[in-house]
Amino acid sequence: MFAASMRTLLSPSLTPFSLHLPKPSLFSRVLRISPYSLTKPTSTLTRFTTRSSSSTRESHTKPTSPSSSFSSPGEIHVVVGPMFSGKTTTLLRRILAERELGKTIAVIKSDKDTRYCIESIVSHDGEKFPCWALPDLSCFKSRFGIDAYENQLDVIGIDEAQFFGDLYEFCREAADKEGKTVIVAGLDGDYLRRRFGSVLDVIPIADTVTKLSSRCEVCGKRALFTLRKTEERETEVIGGAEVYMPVCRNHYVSGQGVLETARNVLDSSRKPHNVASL
Ligand SMILES: Nc1ncnc2c1ncn2[C@@H]1O[C@H](COP(=O)(O)OP(=O)(O)O)[C@@H](O)[C@H]1O
Ligand SMILES: Cc1cn([C@H]2C[C@H](O)[C@@H](COP(=O)(O)O)O2)c(=O)[nH]c1=O
Ligand SMILES: [Zn+2]
Repeated sequence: MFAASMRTLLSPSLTPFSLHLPKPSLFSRVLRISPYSLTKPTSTLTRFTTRSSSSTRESHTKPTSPSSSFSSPGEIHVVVGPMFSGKTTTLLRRILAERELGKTIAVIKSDKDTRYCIESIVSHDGEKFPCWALPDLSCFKSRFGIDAYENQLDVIGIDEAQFFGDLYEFCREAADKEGKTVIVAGLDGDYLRRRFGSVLDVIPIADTVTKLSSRCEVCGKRALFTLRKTEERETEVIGGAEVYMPVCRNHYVSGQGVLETARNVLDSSRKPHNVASL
């Protein structure tokens, strides 16, 4: 009966609140100010590293390569928020801005994220960019090529940063010692609003921190949290809108209460009856 691995607890018929509100137009502010078309065909890009060919903007490029001289210090920028808040979109926009300035860029995501295409980061709106899908960040340098990493690479984007256990060490080394600009996008909290992975650990060493919000799927207000609609209790469950929804504080509290009760009911109905206690 409970065989389905990802059973949705919060279906329209069960929900304590209506899920039938029209989906608000989200992040229009973020998307409208974008100076780029994020639909730029990725076929014009090499898979892993890209540098803008715009010679007029080369003058904005760092005068020396990042590792040949550390006269140019590195930077760390952190973008957090709940699911559907525009983290990937923002990462893409910032990465493309760096490329337009003539920087050489590379994007990494966790190979745990098997949604969509494994070799691209993909936003919930379908915008794509080629990336390295890696099990951890420590293997990036050797996979990329030590020489290319040290002498050519300026900017590193990291998506789904909550899945990288070695995030702090990687960012610190890249910015402090190797002069890289690192842009980190990830969930600050999991579905229970607990810190997720090492994302928050990077804040003390970051230049900037941006917390994005989404729109509550129930009432349309600002959403800061991610509600999981299914019965799973593990911290890591890969999924999109079929599993998660962005919600405001009120609807997180009411929704999470109902969902936790439903999870408990499911758990207890699965336990074998303890005859001794009857
Ligand atoms: N509940 C939702 N279900 C599906 N897509 C959504 C939902 N809410 C917002 N979106 C879309 O997701 C886009 C943001 O996607 P993305 O940048 O991938 O966010 P994040 O990386 O923070 O999850 C928004 O511009 C919006 O169009
Ligand atoms: C809240 C929460 C999320 N996840 C997973 C679900 C998705 O695969 C990613 C987040 O993707 P997005 O780019 O931010 O939309 O993380 C999880 O494993 N556990 C959670 O609690
Ligand atoms: Zn709400």
